[in-house]
Amino acid sequence: MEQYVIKGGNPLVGDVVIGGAKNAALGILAAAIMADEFVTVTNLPDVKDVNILLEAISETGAAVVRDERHTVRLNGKTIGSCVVDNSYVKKMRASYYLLGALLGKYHHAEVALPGGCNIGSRPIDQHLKGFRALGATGKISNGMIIVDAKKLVGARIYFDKVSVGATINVMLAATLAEGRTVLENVAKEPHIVDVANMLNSMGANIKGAGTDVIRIEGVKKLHGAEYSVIPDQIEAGTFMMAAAATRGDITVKNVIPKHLDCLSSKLREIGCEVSEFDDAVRVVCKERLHATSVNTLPYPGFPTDMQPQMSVVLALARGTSVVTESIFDNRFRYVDELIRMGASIQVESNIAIINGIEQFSGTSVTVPDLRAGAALVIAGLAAQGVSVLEDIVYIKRGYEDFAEKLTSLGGIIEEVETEKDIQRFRLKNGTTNW
Ligand SMILES: CC(=O)N[C@H]1[C@@H](OP(=O)(O)OP(=O)(O)OC[C@H]2O[C@@H](n3ccc(=O)[nH]c3=O)[C@H](O)[C@@H]2O)O[C@H](CO)[C@@H](O)[C@@H]1O
Ligand SMILES: C=C(OP(=O)(O)O)C(=O)O
Repeated sequence: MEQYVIKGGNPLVGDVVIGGAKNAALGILAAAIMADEFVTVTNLPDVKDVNILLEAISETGAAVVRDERHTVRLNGKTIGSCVVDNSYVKKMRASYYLLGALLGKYHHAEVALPGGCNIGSRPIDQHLKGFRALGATGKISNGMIIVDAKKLVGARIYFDKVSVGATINVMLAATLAEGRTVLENVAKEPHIVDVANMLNSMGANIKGAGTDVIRIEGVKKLHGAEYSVIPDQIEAGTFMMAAAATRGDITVKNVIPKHLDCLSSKLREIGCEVSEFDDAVRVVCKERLHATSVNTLPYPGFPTDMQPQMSVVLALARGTSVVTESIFDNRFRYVDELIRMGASIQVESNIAIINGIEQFSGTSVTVPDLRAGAALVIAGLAAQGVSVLEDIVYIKRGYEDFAEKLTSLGGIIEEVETEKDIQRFRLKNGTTNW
């Protein structure tokens, strides 16, 4: 079983280059197969979710050519099947973007019910509501989501809930529908804008992405394009929090600082120095930080995908912080693990009351999901002594070369498989305590 073993206590210092955004890339890859010509996607992160989606795309018969680690060429001309059902796809969330893409192009799709991080109930009613409004039928049968339409006709759709997934999925389908679609109460995350820009580069006519209302004039077909995925806001934010938690000094490069505004201002608020450059952000933390309150909200609010990492920072700050999780109903599963490292946190429903402690102490913990895993890595790097993280496979869903990047910043972290490897790490790093 893959594990991380970490010796904490070193401030992380240096530069780190951020990759393409996983959650944008997933929508973009689905969009790419809507053309019958080659589409080249660059700045693609080499992470598990992306690789699984590419496998699923190959299953449809689409051409998938991975020229380089971060570039893929896709061609939807050879698609022969609109059924996507493999065991991997069921473990990820964004496989459901193939519903919108295939429904838009072929008026039919069958995709296994998605999985993704276990962070609460994750219904897909808004996706189905949108598809139905465009004229499709939608049902769930034997673990598959099946959508079907004679034709798709543009419609006015008001989402009952702000949903990243539903916004992207319905936007994909509406791109090739007849006439005008107006999507209201949509998500505004940077990856929504990126998927819309990508579709427009393929000949779509989408306006308003990044605002509350998206207007789509359906087009008959899409064409080939070359598109570079935006930098990953969450990967960047994770390294910003790593600087704060370890009292380090990290320059996070290849980012869009605007996308990080709410993280930068929260970090300033608790005592970090944050400087912004054209495509970089530097976070310096010289002393113990102080408490604050955080409430997760849709963009431009504080991202739920940064809540665990921020909570780790606050668990070491002076005073009592209040963290409210407003997007998902079960996103504090990492708290028990953090308490094993010495944190003082009480969770009541969707609120965590965090009493900051001076330092974590290393121990063995289990990763419950992707961002919680990143947060526990940060905790391990800030802790005194050695931590062992189990189930790091979740972390690999969304972080490329995570251990290598942290090592380049002075972190002591290794990926290991056996107890023997852990003993070797402990000998090498002169650690005997847990
Ligand atoms: C692959 C991907 O991009 N995942 C991201 C995406 O997930 P995902 O797209 O699943 O998240 P949504 O924005 O759809 O979910 C937001 C809220 O809406 C609810 N909801 C959603 C759809 C629906 O049909 N009905 C409904 O009630 C969800 O249960 C949740 O409470 O956005 C989340 C919120 O920023 C992030 O945490 C995830 O990292
Ligand atoms: C929750 C996440 O992913 P998913 O929606 O795929 O589970 C995430 O990226 O933090």
